[in-house]
This record gives sequence, C-alpha cells and structure tokens, in this order.
Amino acid sequence: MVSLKHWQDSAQQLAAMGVRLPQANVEATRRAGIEQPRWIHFGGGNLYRAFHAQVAQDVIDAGGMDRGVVVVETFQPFTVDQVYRPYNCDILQVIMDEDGTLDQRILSCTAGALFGNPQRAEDYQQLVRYFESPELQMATFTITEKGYALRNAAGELFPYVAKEIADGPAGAASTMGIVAALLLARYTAGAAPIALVSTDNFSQNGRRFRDAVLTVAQGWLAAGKVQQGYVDYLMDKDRVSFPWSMIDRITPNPAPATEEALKAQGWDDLQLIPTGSGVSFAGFANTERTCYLVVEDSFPNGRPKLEAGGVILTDRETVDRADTMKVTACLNPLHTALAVFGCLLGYTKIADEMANPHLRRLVERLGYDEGMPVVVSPGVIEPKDFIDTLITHRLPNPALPDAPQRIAQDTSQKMPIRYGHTINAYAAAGLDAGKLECIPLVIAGWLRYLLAVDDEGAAFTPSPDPMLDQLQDLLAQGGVALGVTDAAAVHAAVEPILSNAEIFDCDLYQAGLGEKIEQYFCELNAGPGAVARVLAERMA
Ligand SMILES: NC(=O)c1ccc[n+]([C@@H]2O[C@H](COP(=O)([O-])OP(=O)(O)OC[C@H]3O[C@@H](n4cnc5c(N)ncnc54)[C@H](O)[C@@H]3O)[C@@H](O)[C@H]2O)c1
Ligand SMILES: O=P(O)(O)OC[C@@H](O)[C@@H](O)[C@H](O)[C@H](O)CO
Repeated sequence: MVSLKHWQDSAQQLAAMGVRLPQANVEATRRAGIEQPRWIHFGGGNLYRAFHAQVAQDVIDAGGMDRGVVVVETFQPFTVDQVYRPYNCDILQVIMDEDGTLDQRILSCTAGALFGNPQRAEDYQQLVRYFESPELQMATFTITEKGYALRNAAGELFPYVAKEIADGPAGAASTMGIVAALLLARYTAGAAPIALVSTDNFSQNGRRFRDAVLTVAQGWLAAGKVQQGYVDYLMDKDRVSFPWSMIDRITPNPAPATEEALKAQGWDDLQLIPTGSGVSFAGFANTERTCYLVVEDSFPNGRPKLEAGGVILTDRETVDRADTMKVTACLNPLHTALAVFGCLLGYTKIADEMANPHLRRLVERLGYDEGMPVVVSPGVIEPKDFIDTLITHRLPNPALPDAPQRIAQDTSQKMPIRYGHTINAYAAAGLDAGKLECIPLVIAGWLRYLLAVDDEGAAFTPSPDPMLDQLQDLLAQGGVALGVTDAAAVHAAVEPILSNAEIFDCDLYQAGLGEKIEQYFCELNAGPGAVARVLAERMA
C-alpha cells in the first residue's frame, strides 16, 4: 500500500504505478513558502486543489517560482484543519479521462494552510505578516460568488458587513473586510504593490472584487477609521490591481467511486473526509483534463512565471470576452440547466443526463441557439470549438463523477451571470429577448426546483443556497405547491422573484419573459411526471 501522507517514502513504487511526482526540491520550496510566500491563495476548495495547485507545481518545477503557495481560508477552518494539515498540504491530483484512465500526480506546491480570520489570532497574525512583506506578489481567490457579496436581495448591506464597516478594520469579519484589513496592513508597512486575482466564475470578476473591497474601505474612511492615503493606495491600479480572469475546469467533489478506484490501486489514506455539507473533500482532487485559465496581465509587483503553468496572460478585453463566452453562454448556463432539471428528475451524474435526448437538446439549444448569438469571440479560444468539445466530450465524460447537486449549489447567486447577462445582451443588441425559450424554461425549472419536490412527487433536499429559505417562503406564502397551476396565484407568488433585478440583473417582465416563465412553471408544476413530459414536448 502507498500513502499520500508519506509518499516520499514510496517514491519508487509510486513512479512504477505511473504517479507523477514533483520535480523541484519539495522541502526547500515548502520551507521558503512558509517563511514568506510570493503567492497566497484564498479558498482552498476543490478547484484550487485540482487546478491552481497544478499551475503552481508546473511553475515551481520549471523554475518559475522559488517557493510554495500558502492557502488561506477565511470563512471556515475545515479544509485547513481536516484536509491540508493532515496531509502536509500535499494533494493527489486525479485527472479522469473518458476512457476511464486515472492520471495521477502528486502536487506538493502548497507550503502551508491558515485560517486567516481574526477568530484564530495566531493564523491571522501570520497572514498579516505575509501581507506586510513586499515579497508577496499576488493573491488568488476561489471563494465562490457569495464570498464577494456584501448586500442582500433588497440591496442592503448584510448586518455583519454594516457592523464591520462601523467597527473598523479591527472588526473585519467578512472575506472582503478581511482582505481590506490585510491591504491596510500592507499599506501601513510601506504600501508595496500587489495583484488580487479573483478566479471565481462570474463576469468582470476583477471589477466586482475591487468594488467590494472599496465599499468596505470607503465605509471605513467615512467612519473615520482609516486615512485617505489608504483608499488612494487601493484605487491606484499601479499599486493594487484586480486583474480579471476566466477559469475553466470541471472539478467535481471527490467521489466515492474515485476513492474506491484509488484504494484498488494501492492507496490506503485517501478516504473521503465527511464535511456535514453538500461539498466533499479528500486527500485527492478529481478533475477533467481540459482546463483554461486566462488572466489579465496586470501584476504591479511582478508575478511568478505563470506561463509555465499554461496560464494565458493577456489584456482585459480578451479576458472579458473569454469569460463572457464561458460563464454566460457556452458552459455555465448549460451546467445550471442540467443542475436544476437533474435534481428534479433524480439524476446524480451529469454524464447520465447527457444520455437523455431532451436534456441534451436543451443544453444544445441553450448554448448554440440562445447564448452564442450574443457572444463575441475572444480570439484566444474559438467559441464554436469550445462548446462542441463541451457537448461531445466533457459533459458526457462517463469517468467524471460530476453531480447536478454540486452545480445546483448557490443557484440564486448565479442567475444574473448565467442568464441575466444574455437577456440584457439581447436588448442591447436590439434583439427580442421575449423570443427566447430555453432560458425561460430553465428559470421556470428553477422555480419548480425551489419547491423541493422531485418529478415523482417525492421530497428532496435542495443544495445549499443563501437565498433558499427566503425564496421558498415566498412560494409557500403564495400557496404554491406541486399541482398548483392557477395562473393568478402563481403570478402573485413568483412576481416578486422574477421582477427582482438583484436576482436576475434585470426585471424579467420588462424583458418580455415574466409571463412566459409563469406559463412554463405552471406546465412543469402540473403534477408528477410533468417535468419530463414538458421537456419531451418542448425539446423534441
Ligand atoms: N469546481 C469547479 O468545477 C469550478 C470550475 C471553475 C470555477 N470554479 C469557481 O471556484 C469556486 C470554488 O469552487 P470549488 O470547486 O473549489 O468549491 P468548493 O466547495 O470545493 O470550495 C469552496 C471554497 O470557497 C470557500 N468559501 C465558501 N464560501 C465562502 C465565503 N462566503 N467566503 C469565503 N470563502 C468561502 C470554502 O471555504 C472553500 O475553500 C466556484 O464557486 C467557482 O466560482 C469552480
Ligand atoms: O462553481 P460554480 O458553483 O460557480 O458553478 C458550478 C459549475 O458550473 C462550475 O463549477 C463548473 O464546473 C465550472 O465553471 C467549469 O469550469
């Protein structure tokens, strides 16, 4: 048997098993990274473990960075304590090819892991020291869309954000507040430049990230907690940059099937680590081979040689086009459609959904017919090739254990990016959004999903979502349950949701889609079996 915790004792055996090993001196890069990283990553979830860590290992192996990355959690310490530290921060990356091959590689590029929240003073102070150093060049982030959110659906600051603004940097509590406080420490220590790179899935992520940090910082300025010089520092892109990015790699939660396959190959310490939530972790990260990371080349303090890790460095406009292509048209809207309908139809694997001709037709029409017409090619990736590969290889990959339940997480946070953007783009291009059929069908499917009753009439547990309770209450208060198809009752219950521009980035009634979504919802909600029937009729 071989173990990830002690892999260096079995290097020869691992090499014989075909497991790729780090090329650089592991201990030296680890020591140097713990001493002072050049790269800190916030949100050490599965995407970091499968993708950013690969980039960092490639860069280190190629001599493009002399030290390891430090991973930081701000939200909860789970991965730090239960996933990183027990494995000395090492990761087994498992790339799952369509033919069932498991391509395995040990990634030893993570030097340390911290719970960087004032709740854990020792780790937080270490993080502050890292930020005070001019040697730190960049921080990357995968903290999910909600990690950047400061306001509720009514547009008001969350109470804990209002409180941290009133309390000042010492009371930083949200991730945006913590980042603003770390930047204050950096400013005070000499104002060295830095790049803060959001690699989360939403359009213009750098702009929105910057806006969120500035909202907190300007709140502190208004409350007399910081000086103008600090805000000037944050606003100076030559000192603090927020490069935009596009990231793509379908990275499911570690799956029992992967755990079993690895055990059968001789691994003895890669059991799934229970989290008590929908997400799962393990010593391994399972992912697909295809990956893209496109980043605006704006690093005022220099950067590791990211090109050696396959990163495409380019200008902001190209990044924006690549990202818009992926998150608003050619991948993520298709994913959310499969998530919503997959949960309703009892699927647990995306590849199985792609074998359903009606679901396959739905995602083809969503992508080719409804998303693509308003996509501008980024040049660095050809949209038609991208979506062709997605539909013919990536989504149907039977080896990839991706689940609609994973993708359904936080759907309320993704609506503006995945559908609102295209609806608004139709209006901007003088096209009639009211003619769209698949986007409103998915939104109606999401309302149907919120009832938490599947197409057989059985209750299911929706994936975690910060707005779930609020949205479910609106439907319940309106008397909407499975079987309710009275148009007036449905309208009264769903109108506050569909007209809310905080949720969709547009008022769907003004966009000419509200009534159509209500009609689709009534069809989908007619009773058990209605979801499959409507899909079969409309996607014939
Ligand atoms: N998994 C993928 O296929 C994939 C692909 C491309 C992009 N992404 C982007 O990466 C993000 C993370 O994906 P993942 O697969 O690593 O998810 P994950 O669930 O494995 O990890 C989520 C990470 O975000 C942190 N987090 C959650 N809520 C937070 C909050 N409010 N503030 C700060 N941190 C918070 C968690 O602690 C964890 O480190 C996604 O939301 C998406 O934007 C994911
Ligand atoms: O990560 P999210 O929650 O924004 O979205 C779920 C999936 O659509 C997403 O993770 C994809 O797998 C990813 O965007 C592929 O690159």
